Amino acid sequence: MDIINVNGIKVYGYHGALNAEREIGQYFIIDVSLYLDLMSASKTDALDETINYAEVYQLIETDVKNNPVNLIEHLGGRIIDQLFTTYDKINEIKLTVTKPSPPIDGHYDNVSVTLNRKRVS
Ligand SMILES: Nc1nc2c(c(=O)[nH]1)N=C([C@H](O)[C@@H](O)CO)CN2
Repeated sequence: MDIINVNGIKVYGYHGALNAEREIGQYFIIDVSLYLDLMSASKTDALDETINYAEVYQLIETDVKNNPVNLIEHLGGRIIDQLFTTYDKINEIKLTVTKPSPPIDGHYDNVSVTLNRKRVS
């Protein structure tokens, strides 16, 4: 199984369980790995034999910018559902949503959740 990775997608959004997060917003970072067969693309050099990662970036940026939710788990699940629906070639997805600076007191680098999903045929 081959992998397309798009790493470090940084988008300003308004997701969070606190009112302040909905009002002020913050940056979110998305890392996504798409598991699919890239044999044909590797042989044919044809863009339509793979998934255009520029389109993947745009789908994720648009989703994170809009329709705020409480949990980064829910945000990640919503993105995954869109990716599976949009691209039939994808067999599995690993996606991490990171909040670099959540409004939580303490000393830590960041918070994140990682979701691993297989296509349910
Ligand atoms: N597992 C999670 N825990 C928490 C989340 C979340 O999205 N997933 N979110 C929050 C708040 O929005 C936090 O960022 C600010 O208090 C708390 N815990």
